[in-house]
Amino acid sequence: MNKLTVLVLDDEKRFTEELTEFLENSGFQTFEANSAAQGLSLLKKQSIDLLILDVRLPGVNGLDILKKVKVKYPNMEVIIVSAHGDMDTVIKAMRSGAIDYLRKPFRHIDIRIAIERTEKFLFLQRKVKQMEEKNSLISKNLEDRIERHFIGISPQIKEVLDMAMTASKFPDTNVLITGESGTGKENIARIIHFASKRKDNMFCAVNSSAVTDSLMESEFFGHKKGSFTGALTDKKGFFETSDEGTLFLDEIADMPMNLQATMLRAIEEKKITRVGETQPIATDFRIISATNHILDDLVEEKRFRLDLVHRLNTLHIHLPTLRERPEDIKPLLLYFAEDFSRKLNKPSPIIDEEVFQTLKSYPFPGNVRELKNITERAIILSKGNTLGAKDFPVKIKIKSTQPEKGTNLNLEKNEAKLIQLALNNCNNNQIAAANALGIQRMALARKIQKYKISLTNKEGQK
Ligand SMILES: Nc1ncnc2c1ncn2[C@@H]1O[C@H](COP(=O)(O)OP(=O)(O)OP(=O)(O)O)[C@@H](O)[C@H]1O
Repeated sequence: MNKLTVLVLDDEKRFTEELTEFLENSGFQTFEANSAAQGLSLLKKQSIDLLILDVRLPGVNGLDILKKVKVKYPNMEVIIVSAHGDMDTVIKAMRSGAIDYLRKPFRHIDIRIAIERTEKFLFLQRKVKQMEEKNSLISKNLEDRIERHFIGISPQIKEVLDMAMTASKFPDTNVLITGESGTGKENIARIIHFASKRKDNMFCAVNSSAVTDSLMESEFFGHKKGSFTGALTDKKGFFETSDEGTLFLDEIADMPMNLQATMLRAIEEKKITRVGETQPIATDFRIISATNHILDDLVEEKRFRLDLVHRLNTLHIHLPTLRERPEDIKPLLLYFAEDFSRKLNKPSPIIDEEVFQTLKSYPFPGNVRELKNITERAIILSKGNTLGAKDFPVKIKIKSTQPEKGTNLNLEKNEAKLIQLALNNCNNNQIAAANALGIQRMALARKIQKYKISLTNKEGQK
């Protein structure tokens, strides 16, 4: 830390001279002023860390000066000195932002101790500021990286990014993101968070279908130690963890009805009560939720509350499937190929034009996630540094040929068939089947439920 700069402002010249001399000898850089006008004009020219201010100056009240300088120079600390110190003045001085108060006459050692205390405080304050700057640089970096890495040249994707930027400018507005599995919903949620003023706080991502029913309330609302068997310590829930940040609720459609009612209240009131507590706690979160279901259909089926839908979808962003924007396949594939080659220490591949043509006519039920997975596989298995159609799974080539006349093109029916095929091939192992389909296990579980696919294998066993 540089030498501390100290200004002594007192109408007694003898006092300022004596004190500045002592402070200079103690290693500080000092300045003196004997009137308010002189002091204020010096502050304009010189950066001062600490002002030692007499509370009684001729014609002006030292407390008024204190208030004024604390507004104009908020980083400067002020020690008040006075020969007439009464309790009332001390309290007023401290309330107006003074860091210390000394009664005249004082020993030099007393002012030195007071200055050293202030110095420590200033040092810590600068450290916090440095850390804040560093933190915001890291977030900026992260933000840039995330944004740069959301690839797409189609007008639909440009519109999605535009909406995400708008959503980031309204950090208290809830956003609902819809779209098929693997279209990039979570990525968009992160982009909104990191581009908003909430970026330095938590992005708490919760998969509603992965939280078990029995623990759901405590996971979201937190609990008090001993409120149920297993509650060994006090615990914050997702709502509290997301204070001043973003709570991302993935697969919102899987939230049980009973929790939806309590969720609605928490979202409306911005207050939650931990399980086993009676006192509500205020928490300032923004909800971004995502689903690959059509919530209106679930409302009709009485599986989702209409009032909750209204709360969640103030802004709605829909992510188109990859097959609706085939022009994004090439830039995505190039990006993933480059990224995986770097990670796997392989040379950047040259990709045959025939690969793009083949993939353009493939329906990509697993969307971008599936494209990412097959690219990773191709890079791992490739021998040279050229990727051809042979490096992509055979299934894709068969699927990508033009459908024969009369082929049933109903996507849901084909998706159900494809899932059944993957399950059969993998002996009903859902992890292996999900990998083969290029989707997450939870997404597969949901689709099995949606299409009522039986998990009984050929031998009739589950
Ligand atoms: N436009 C894109 N650019 C780069 N990567 C993308 C893009 N869209 C999706 N991805 C990648 O694809 C994968 C799936 O994306 P993400 O998890 O965001 O999808 P999702 O819609 O939330 O899926 P789910 O509904 O199954 O949770 C991630 O690895 C993500 O980084």
